[in-house]
Amino acid sequence: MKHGMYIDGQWVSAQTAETRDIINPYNQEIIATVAEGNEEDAKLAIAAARRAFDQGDWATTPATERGRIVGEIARLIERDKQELAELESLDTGKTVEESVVDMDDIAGVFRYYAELADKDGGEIIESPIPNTVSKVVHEPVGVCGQITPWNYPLLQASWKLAPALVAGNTLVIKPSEITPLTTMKVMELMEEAGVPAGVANLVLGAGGTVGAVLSEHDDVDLISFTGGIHTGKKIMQAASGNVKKLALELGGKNPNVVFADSDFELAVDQAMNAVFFHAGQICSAGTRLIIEESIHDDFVEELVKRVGKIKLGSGFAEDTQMGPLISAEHLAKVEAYVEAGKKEGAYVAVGGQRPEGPELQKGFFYLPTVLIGCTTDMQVVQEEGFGPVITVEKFSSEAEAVKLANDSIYGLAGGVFTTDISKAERCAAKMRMGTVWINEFNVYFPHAPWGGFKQSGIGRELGKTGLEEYTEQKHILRNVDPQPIHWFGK
Ligand SMILES: NC(=O)c1ccc[n+]([C@@H]2O[C@H](COP(=O)([O-])OP(=O)(O)OC[C@H]3O[C@@H](n4cnc5c(N)ncnc54)[C@H](O)[C@@H]3O)[C@@H](O)[C@H]2O)c1
Ligand SMILES: C[N+](C)(C)CC=O
Repeated sequence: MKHGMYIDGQWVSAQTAETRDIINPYNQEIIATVAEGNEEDAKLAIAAARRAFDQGDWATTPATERGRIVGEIARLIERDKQELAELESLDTGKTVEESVVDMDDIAGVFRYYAELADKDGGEIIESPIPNTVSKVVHEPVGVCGQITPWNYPLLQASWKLAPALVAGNTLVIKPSEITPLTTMKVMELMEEAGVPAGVANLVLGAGGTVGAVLSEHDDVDLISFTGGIHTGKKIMQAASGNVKKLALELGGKNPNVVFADSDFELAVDQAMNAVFFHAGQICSAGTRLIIEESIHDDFVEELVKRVGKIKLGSGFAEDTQMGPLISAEHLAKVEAYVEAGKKEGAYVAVGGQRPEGPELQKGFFYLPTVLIGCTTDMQVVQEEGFGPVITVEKFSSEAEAVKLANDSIYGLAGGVFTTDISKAERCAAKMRMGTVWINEFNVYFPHAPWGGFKQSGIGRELGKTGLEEYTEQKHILRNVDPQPIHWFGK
């Protein structure tokens, strides 16, 4: 595998020749040493993408051909699925089983957009002006900057790469500096699939340097960012310099509302699925469990029993159910978050510390945790902890459940569990989130849009909207019988 950046069709080292070690969060071993770019590398990549857009022919290549190439990327991802999944698990610590599911999703995203590529021939609209023909077409935006996080490195990249390419844009992608490996590998596959030089560029390095240049540079027409709310706000400011188009996929503090009439077994099982995949490092994790008072104690008792049995370990071991957190820094953050919750009055029903056992001491592990006695005013209920931690609140009426669910600056996703479908639909209609699951949690697929209400973001990825984000609409009006009107005389 190549260890450099991919700029203008060439694999290159950083201008400074600097490198960065990539660490396995399970045992802190170095798994790769990759180029560490800086502002100059970012500018070179932007210049390559600008030239490819302005002087190359990707934007005018027939959409069918762009779709064919993107479909070929999907095929290559399927071919190398196991290698990619193992690389993702080495880099993030998540189980290989989860990474394989991610790779299937990723191939599905490239295939979905490949098939959508040539389905938009524009639209003729009825013109009110006599003797005119009016049409609306979609054109590429131009040079796209794409910045992705460490939790779902390739999945989040695929949501940006595939629509940008089929729409005829050129791009510069910057993966998280701590998990770049699968994005690097997919650039190799994109080269193999026939994406022309300069169309897709990869630059590696820190957010404050490389990411900041992508966000503020005048030659970047659109910035698409997935990551934390504080970084999102900085990017929004930086993007204002040349009024870039902006897409932000930010964090969440997602409620999971469980009514007393829900299927108990389903709701307990899904309350765990909602949070503990990838050690809770999921934007849409259902970390705010909101339970109807009458079943609260029984529900918590069963939940705590099961959470205490979750098996931690290497993502490569078949019996592992949960891997480590991403870094020592993030582990310390999750620990501090739980300690702050305890000080506010939350009670640790299970977990609440690092695990014991020699196998887990080299990794960044934290026990799956349930905090009970939580109320909506607590920091631990309002802040995104991004770890394997559930906070539990109680409610006693439908109106209160919805009020608690909406009591957040975020609005990414939420769930409601009940066997009363009318009640479920009423709640779903009132929950202020981009996605609401009924008797389900954490399901997403390429055909449905994904994104946040409130401070969870701006715009949508996936679905037809996820493609439109990478286009500009243009109205073209043609007069079929043009005549002088002599408004200003002859
Ligand atoms: N809404 C979604 O779909 C979604 C999906 C995945 C993750 N997330 C969110 O991502 C966050 C976790 O990811 P993270 O810790 O990598 O986020 P982060 O904001 O720290 O970093 C994300 C990316 O931004 C870059 N970056 C950092 N500072 C920058 C700056 N000043 N300018 C430009 N780029 C900069 C980083 O290098 C990285 O590539 C969580 O909040 C999670 O909820 C959201
Ligand atoms: C959007 N999703 C759920 C794939 C990853 C969020 O972190």
